Parts: sequence; structure tokens; C-alpha cells
Amino acid sequence: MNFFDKLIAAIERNQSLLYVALDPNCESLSFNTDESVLTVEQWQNRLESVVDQTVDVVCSYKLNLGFYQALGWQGMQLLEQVLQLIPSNLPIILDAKYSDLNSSNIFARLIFEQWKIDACTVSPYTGLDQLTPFLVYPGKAVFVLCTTANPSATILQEYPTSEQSLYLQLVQETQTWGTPEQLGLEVGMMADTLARVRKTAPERLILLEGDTSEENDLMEESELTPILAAGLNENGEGLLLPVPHCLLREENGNQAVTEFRDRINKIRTQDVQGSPTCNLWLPDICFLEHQPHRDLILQLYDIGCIIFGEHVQSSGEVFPYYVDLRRIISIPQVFHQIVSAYAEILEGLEFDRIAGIPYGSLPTATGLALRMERPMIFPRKEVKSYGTGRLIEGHFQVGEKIVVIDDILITGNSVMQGAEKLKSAGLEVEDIVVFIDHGRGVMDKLKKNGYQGHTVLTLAEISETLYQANRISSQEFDLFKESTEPTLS
Ligand SMILES: O=C(O)c1cc(=O)[nH]c(=O)n1[C@@H]1O[C@H](COP(=O)(O)O)[C@@H](O)[C@H]1O
Repeated sequence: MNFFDKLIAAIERNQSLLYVALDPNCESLSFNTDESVLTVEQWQNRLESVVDQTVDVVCSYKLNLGFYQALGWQGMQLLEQVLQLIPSNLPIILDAKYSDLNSSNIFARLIFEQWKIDACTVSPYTGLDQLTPFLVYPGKAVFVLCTTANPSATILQEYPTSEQSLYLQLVQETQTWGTPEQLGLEVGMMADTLARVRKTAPERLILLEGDTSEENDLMEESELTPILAAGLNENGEGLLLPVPHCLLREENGNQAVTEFRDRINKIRTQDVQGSPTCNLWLPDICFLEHQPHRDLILQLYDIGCIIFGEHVQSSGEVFPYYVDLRRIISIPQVFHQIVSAYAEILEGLEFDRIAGIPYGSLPTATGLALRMERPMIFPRKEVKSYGTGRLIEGHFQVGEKIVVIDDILITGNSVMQGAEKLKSAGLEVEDIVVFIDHGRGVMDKLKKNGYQGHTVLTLAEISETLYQANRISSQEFDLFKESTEPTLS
């Protein structure tokens, strides 16, 4: 099971957003000062008892590599033993803050393949190139270090100003580095910074981190409530909090952690019940009407595929926005998801070849042809007066059935012109698959012309999702609404 699904299942099963920092750290986990120098065997017993106390009340464990490294080669053995103590249905996060020009590849292989760790904290300063070795592992995740609460870090994190700070630019930049299932954010325990990160990235999972005393401060209502208000998403989720270590030193650690978990859940419930986006309540769990492509829609917006301002359309009309799906080719993670979404539709259709409408849909059609191992052709936009002078590029047999791929349907004219070219060469075209149906009755128009249209998304779904996620204002939402009303015949 991948990291994200394992985490969500554990959160639901144990009704908990808590993780335990499971480290051979004298300051946090030894019972008294006499025990401050424990042997590796004693540490193993101590960490095993922490797992036993918490296994049914937390959603994950976080291991800080530094504490294990500090014990030398025996520490590495301890780490491997501790990994075995954690049940396989609870995800493990390795806190390594890793990323290095030469060794990211081998480090990612060690932790994900050999140690079977589910997620790792990473440092963003070497850029996307050095995070890619972590991101290419299917089902694994990274948490990018954004902020810490160290006072001396403020001068860097909040450069040049606290409102337009470096860490917020980092949060924005990482929106295109990976999906919310693949990439979360690591944030220090400061309610104001946490709130800014949450506002900038409503869909991202946040790993809250602090030192032992900051963790213990969470026991105070006056610390806990603002942190939850700042870091939870609109569903009262999306935040992983550390178990304060003082609870693990209590005689009945399980009861102490359970009570703390219940306090958090009570605050979550109060916060979310006030939210108008929650449609249905069952005990402890809020079910939203989930838009299956929500994360993809938010990423499309974040990478600039939806632009506001007056734009002339191919039909000559002027809309107050433009949807530019051509950008997706430059962001492989998003492009990959888009091809998958088209493929889901194509899997239910019968066809001999895939045709893309130039130019915007040629990369997508190529991606689909490779993914589905089906041949591709395309109708030329303009016929060359030299060379072969072909109207259709690629090989085909007369009478074959073609599924046509396009990016967005507005009037439907460009896709139908492309389909007519294919038909004039003796091919059969019935199915047209697009990523966005602008609305306005264009699907009916296709039907009247003998085509069956299929779409991944409608513009109405996109605008609704962006509005719910606070990406667009109510005025921008209304602009979409007005221009998607049915007008075509
Ligand atoms: O030019 C457009 O009308 C247009 C507007 C827009 O917001 N996004 C967009 O991609 N387009 C282009 O318009 C084509 C579809 O327009 P119709 O032929 O009117 O359906 C798309 O394939 C794009 O080339």
C-alpha cells in the first residue's frame, strides 16, 4: 500500500492525527537522568514499549536518522530493529532532511528499497533535480522542509518580508514538484507561519515538527488550539502532530496519549462543524462531496493553466479568462496525471488508432499512444505544398476506427474540423475525448453532428473546486459561471 493510502487508513482506524518521534533520544524518551546513557539493547526495549503503548492511537512513526547515526554502527542496527517493531499498516517517516548532489539516488534506494520506509523529510535547497530520485519511487512520499521555529532561522525564512517570505515562495514552487500524495511540507511549531503555509497550500499534508519542549507545550490548550486552527485544512485534516514526549513517560502512556488524541479530535470537530463546506457528518469523520480530480485541478491552477483577463477565443468571442493546457508538457508530474485521466476514458472505448488535434493535443495523444500501446495519427492543421503534401500524418488503413483527442471544447469547431479531415481520408470517427468541456451545450452540438463526446472535467467542476479551495474569488467564480451557460445550438 502506498504512503498516502496507508496514512489515511491509519488516521481513520485510530482516529488520530498523531505521530510518535521514535528515537533513542535521552532528552525525550528516557525516564530519569540515571538512564541518560542507555545501551543499544536498553534503547530497543524502551522503543518497543513506546510502540506498544501507542500503536492503536497514532497514525505514523517518525524516526530521526541523526539520533541513530549518533550511536555509530550499532545505531544503524538499532534502526533496522526498530523498523521491524512498527506494524506494516502504520507508515514510517524517516526524518533525514536529505538531498545531496551526488548521493540522493543511493540514499533513496537504501531507505525506500532496503529499509522499506514510506516517506522521508528532504531539504529543498538542492532543487527539484535532487528530489527527483525520491519522487520517482511510486507510492513513496517526501516532506519538504519549509520552516523551523528556531529564532535564528527567521532571518532566512522570512527574507525579504514576513508577508512575501522565502518559505512561502518555496511552498509555491513545490506545488509543481509533486502531487499532494507524493509531497508534503514540514513546518515548525509557530501558528502564524503555519497559517500562511496552509493558506498557500490548502491541499498539502503538513508534518508539524518541534523540539521536545515545543512538543510538550502542545499540552497547553493555549498552544494547541491556535496550532490546530492554523494547520488543519477545511476538513479538519491534513496535519500530522507529534505526541508530546512527556505523555510517554507517564505510567499509563497509552491512556495519556488517548486522552490527548481525544482532545485534538474534539477541537477538530468544533472547527469543522462550523465550516460550510462539510455536507455530511458521521461520528468523528467528515465526508465531503469529493471531486475526484480536486488535486489535479488545483495543480493546473497553480502552474498557470487558468489565466484571468480578457482573451479572444478561436471563435472570435472574448472571455474574461483563458484556459491554457499547453503548459502541462513542461510539468511531467501533472502531465502524467492528465494522460492517466484520459486513459481511464479511452479504456472503455473501442478504437484502432488515436488521433490528436494539432498542435495543443499532439503531446497528449503521443503520451496516450505510448501508455496504451496503440498507434497514433494526426490530421494536419495546414497541408504542406511541398514534401508528401499529406493531410493525415502517420500510417492507417481505410475503414479503421479513430478516437480523437483534444484539449478543450469551446464551440467544438476545431475538433470537428479535425475529425472531418480524418473522415475524408476514409476513417471512421465517433468518439471525441477532451480534457475540459467548457459547457454551453457543446456536447449536444457534437451529438447533432454524429459524434460522441467524452470529457475528464467540465469548466463548472473546475471553477467550483477552485472556489471551494479559496483559489479564486467569488467574482472570478461568477465570471466562469456566466460564460458556461448553454448558448450553442
Ligand atoms: O482559442 C480558444 O477559443 C481557446 C480558449 C481557451 O480558453 N482555451 C483554449 O485552449 N482555446 C483553443 O480553442 C480550441 C477549442 O475551441 P473550439 O474550436 O471553439 O472548441 C482549443 O483546442 C484551443 O486551441
